[in-house]
Amino acid sequence: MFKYTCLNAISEKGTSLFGADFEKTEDIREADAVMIRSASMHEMELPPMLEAVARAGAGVNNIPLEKCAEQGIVVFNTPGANANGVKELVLAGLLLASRDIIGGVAWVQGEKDSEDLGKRAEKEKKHFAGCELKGKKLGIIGLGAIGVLVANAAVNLDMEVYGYDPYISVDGAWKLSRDIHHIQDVNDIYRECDYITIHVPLLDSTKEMINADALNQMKDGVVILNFARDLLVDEKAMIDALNQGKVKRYVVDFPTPAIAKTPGAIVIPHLGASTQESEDNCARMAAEELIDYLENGNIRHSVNYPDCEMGVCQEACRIAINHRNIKNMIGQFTTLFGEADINIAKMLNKSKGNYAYSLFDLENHPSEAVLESLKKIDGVLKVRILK
Ligand SMILES: NC(=O)c1ccc[n+]([C@@H]2O[C@H](COP(=O)([O-])OP(=O)(O)OC[C@H]3O[C@@H](n4cnc5c(N)ncnc54)[C@H](O)[C@@H]3O)[C@@H](O)[C@H]2O)c1
Ligand SMILES: O=C(O)[C@H](O)COP(=O)(O)O
Repeated sequence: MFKYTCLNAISEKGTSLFGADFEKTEDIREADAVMIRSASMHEMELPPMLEAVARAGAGVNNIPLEKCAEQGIVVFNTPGANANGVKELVLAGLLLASRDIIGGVAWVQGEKDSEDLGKRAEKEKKHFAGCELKGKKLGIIGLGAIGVLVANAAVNLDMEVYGYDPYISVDGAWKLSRDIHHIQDVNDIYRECDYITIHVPLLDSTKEMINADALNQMKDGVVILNFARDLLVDEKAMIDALNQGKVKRYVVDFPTPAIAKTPGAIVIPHLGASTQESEDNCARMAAEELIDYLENGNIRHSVNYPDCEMGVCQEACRIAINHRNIKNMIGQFTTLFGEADINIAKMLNKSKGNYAYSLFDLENHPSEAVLESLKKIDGVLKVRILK
């Protein structure tokens, strides 16, 4: 029996996939697995029996990835599962920044009791006029699951699209429309574009990438959209740029009191992935990842351990070992099995950065003593016996 806990509300489309071998608990201390959206785990103590965390979403900056890896806790996310939801809100953001829809709607509400509302609207509408997206230059920083969808949709809106992503995946490159200009220097995006949208993860290397230097290079009256993370933008520099009119509109999905008070900012309460479809997709993918990891030891879509899949075990048992990516680990594991007269039917070892993962399908069950010896090997972080 496995136990899981949810640190945020998770769609039932995902939690209903947990079968009879799974039970929900409200107490993280007895959970084998955690499902989470944006709640922060940074200040949390990680219980020793926790095996896995699944982020039903893309961004994992709310989870201490290294600390989890050190405890042999595999962290998953759900790549692409909410990308369409975000893309659609980015398109709404482009339109809200270009036409004063928000101002116009607010004016109508303020005048809703006027008998001659229709006539007055015809006179006042000039105050809410805007511009069209067609022919404007859109720069996209980050061409992953969301950036590619936004890029292709913007081409279909007849925008001239410039894309920058030095680490684009082969899959991402295949999906990208050939009409997108491939930009090699992000400064070209800053200098050339009328609209700039960022779709990169929050990392040490991307923190405050939109800072005063970047803003100074941009065209006067540029529109910036941030549906990725607040800390990608230096908020003080952005507020100055909005106050000076350098930035016409800043559409941001991450509210703070300072930005919400600044004229020109269009601030949304983190709604990018808040659609029924995205919530269902993320929950389903997250649950499937956890079930396959807990039952079979397979890792798919991990952000702190290597992906490593060996299907369902057909032998006596499977041993899953989370360990450091250092020399001679496999040698020590196989020697132990050999000395215990256990034949290995199948094995797989993969590494990612400082961490590695090994799966062994064994023809006989190892004794408790063998399992204890495995755990004592220097560099081993977790050992599980499955089936
Ligand atoms: N507003 C929301 O509700 C919402 C929803 C989903 C994701 N997000 C945020 O959006 C981010 C992107 O999501 P995604 O699903 O497209 O992720 P993704 O991993 O598919 O794509 C990220 C892309 O950024 C690129 N990248 C990394 N560093 C870069 C850099 N310095 N310059 C240019 N490109 C760089 C990567 O190569 C990758 O292609 C997430 O990390 C998350 O923070 C927000
Ligand atoms: O990174 C993500 O997937 C988004 O920011 C969505 O976050 P949420 O699941 O809390 O809506």
